[in-house]
Amino acid sequence: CRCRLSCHVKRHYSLLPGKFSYWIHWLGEDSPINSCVYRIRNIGIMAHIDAGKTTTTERMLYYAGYTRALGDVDDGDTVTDFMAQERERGITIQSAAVTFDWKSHRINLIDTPGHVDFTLEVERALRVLDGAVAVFDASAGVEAQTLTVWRQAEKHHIPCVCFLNKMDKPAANFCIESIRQKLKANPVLLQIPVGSGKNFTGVVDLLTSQKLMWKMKSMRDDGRVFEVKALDRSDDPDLLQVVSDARTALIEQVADLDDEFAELLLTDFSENFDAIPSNKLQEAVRRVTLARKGVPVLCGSSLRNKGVQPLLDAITAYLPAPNERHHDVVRWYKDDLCALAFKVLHDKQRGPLVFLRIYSGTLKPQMALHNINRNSTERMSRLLVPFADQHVEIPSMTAGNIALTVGLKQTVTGDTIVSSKASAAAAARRAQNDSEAGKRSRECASVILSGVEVPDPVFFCTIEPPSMSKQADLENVLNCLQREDPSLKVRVDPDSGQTILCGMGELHIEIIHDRIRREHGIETHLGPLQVAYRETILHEASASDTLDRTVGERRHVVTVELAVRPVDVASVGGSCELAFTEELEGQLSAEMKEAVENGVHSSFLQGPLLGYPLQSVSTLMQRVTIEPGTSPAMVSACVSRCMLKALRLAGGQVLEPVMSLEVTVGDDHLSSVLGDLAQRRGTVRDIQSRHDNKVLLATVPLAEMMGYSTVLRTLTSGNATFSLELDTYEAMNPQEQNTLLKRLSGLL
Ligand SMILES: Nc1nc2c(ncn2[C@@H]2O[C@H](COP(=O)(O)OP(=O)(O)OP(=O)(O)O)[C@@H](O)[C@H]2O)c(=O)[nH]1
Repeated sequence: CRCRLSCHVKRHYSLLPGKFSYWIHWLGEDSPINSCVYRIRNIGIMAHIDAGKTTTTERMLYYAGYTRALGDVDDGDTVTDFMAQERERGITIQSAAVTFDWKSHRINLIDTPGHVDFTLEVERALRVLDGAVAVFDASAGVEAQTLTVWRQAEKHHIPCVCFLNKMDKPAANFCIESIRQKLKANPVLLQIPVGSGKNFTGVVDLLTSQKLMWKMKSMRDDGRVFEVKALDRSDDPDLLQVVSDARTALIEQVADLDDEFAELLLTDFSENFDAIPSNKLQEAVRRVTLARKGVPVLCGSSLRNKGVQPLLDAITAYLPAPNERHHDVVRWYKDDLCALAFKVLHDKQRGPLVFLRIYSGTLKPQMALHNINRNSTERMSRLLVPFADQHVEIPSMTAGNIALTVGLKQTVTGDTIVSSKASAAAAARRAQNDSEAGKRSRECASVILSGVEVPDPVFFCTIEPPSMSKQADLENVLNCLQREDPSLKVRVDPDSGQTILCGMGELHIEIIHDRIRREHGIETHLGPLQVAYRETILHEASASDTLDRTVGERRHVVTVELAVRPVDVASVGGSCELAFTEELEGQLSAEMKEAVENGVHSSFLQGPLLGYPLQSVSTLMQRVTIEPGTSPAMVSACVSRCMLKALRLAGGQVLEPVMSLEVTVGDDHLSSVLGDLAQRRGTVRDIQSRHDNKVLLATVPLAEMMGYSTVLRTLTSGNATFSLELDTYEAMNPQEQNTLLKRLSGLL
């Protein structure tokens, strides 16, 4: 290791009385908190629900020596699923960052949730990670959520390693084809399983031709010790043949993908490809993985404690170090601090805890930090290394690491943190001086790391405190929860004054409700769950309006003429547009133009039919005449009133969210699931076979999906799983729209 380790600490298991931090012991070279950057791996684990991410993480922590006993999801005692609801439900809700060391590498690992309601958690994690492990249930192959997270990883150009878990299941199969076809990835097979189902006992490493065998002596065997032995003639001839073929295929595949390896093969090993040293093959696989030309594939069974150590080796061998990833913005900061806040948690004693990914510079406790997004400076008190729900206090942290900070009260997820306003300005200057960057982006946005895109919530409901005296407490709690979870939106209904919770799904809102009760001790009442509809218009329409009002001594007079028309969703991606005639553009002062824009945009937020946000509407401002002395607020008010007139004339259309649904169900229950779906206005797109199961792909309006998990469980005696994801917004037919309008206005 060439770089100097700035500090070494070790967690001691006795807690300081009255304080949260652990005693810190300065040690020698063996426990680096600030590893040199090329030994760091910032890794996420992603997969479909129940593929075994949490079980795999637990095994990793155990083999790395960070836990002394194996946690079990089914017993609810895992390290990473530490929230009460996670332990009870056996699912991962919040991604927990875990830091541990493996063979002198520092691994910062984020265990991410598989349920689609928490997709944003995955997105947040991916934004700050350098590599990912995709865990598959080998008996199910590529499932819906894997596809979603895979696409997310592609978006962030994240190199991946695949782990085919659950090889001990009778139906387990080596789903390489499914990875190739469904994920459109190029699997690079690095291992061959030895035995299958119950008889799965180990793997053959194709790089070294070594057999790694877990000879479990009892059910309690933790798999820490396994036998490594070169394959020889005494081995099963069928296995020898399979390994030989697979190794040749691997060498050929890697040579196709990596020119350097191909050249080496053709020059030094042209006589015998097989004699290529395993380290040369490994280096080539690494280059292929980093270039995202191929994905290494390994297999094992986390629950049965087989195959996890080679997966850890693969993480260090093939996934990139932070300095091997290109982050455009970071170079403007040189050695100054630049970090991204990617998660906020609220701790009752310590206040907000902010997870930061450090891209450049060094972070130290008590530092004043500048938040570019909020244009504010605040002081951080402590600096910690996250170890699930336990944290180790440290004196400094360098680029490439993930840190947990205490004391940042204004920072929210997605903010860029730097050392001072001056360093942000220096970075902006450097960005501007660079001619190429100048072309790309001339504003200070170029020195801000991009955060995560927050999808629009599809469900909402009212939330009420038990009494008015608790309203302020509830508002405070909701503020904290929103900082933690940007996919949760809270607003106040302007008509009723009620507080509205908007979320990504039924489970999301249920969990929020539960957390308010458990973690903050407020018993709230939730109104019925409602669907977040949208509105659009059917025809073109024009309107004009004049506002003439005297307030006190002052007379405000404004006249507005405008036109609205529906636009093709494809051309504007569903958003609304505003344009001014050329003549008007020249006439309006900047202040009055802003007033007009405010008036139009507030109308876009509340459609004329039911008050839902508008989509795919274009507005053209044709005339605005303003008498001297008229205030901008009056201009906005007149524009909004005129917009409402025009929108009403243009005929309203309600758009409903339509979800894509994937149900995996046994043959015997397929017909009842199909029958139920027909009653929910569902459209079946495809029915595929997956082993003994059928996979039903359909689209269905979200409004019909309330309580679906309970109904599906009853229909199939618990033998089905489903995932639901927003597909599009579609126009309702006139009859359904009328029924909805009547229901929502209380006439039904
Ligand atoms: N047979 C078998 N079962 C496994 C294996 N790994 C995990 N499981 C079981 O699969 C179920 C789901 O495991 P988890 O580790 O919670 O999966 P997860 O992907 O973290 O699930 P979420 O957090 O809910 O997304 C549990 O009942 C595990 O015991 C395996 O290798 N073999």
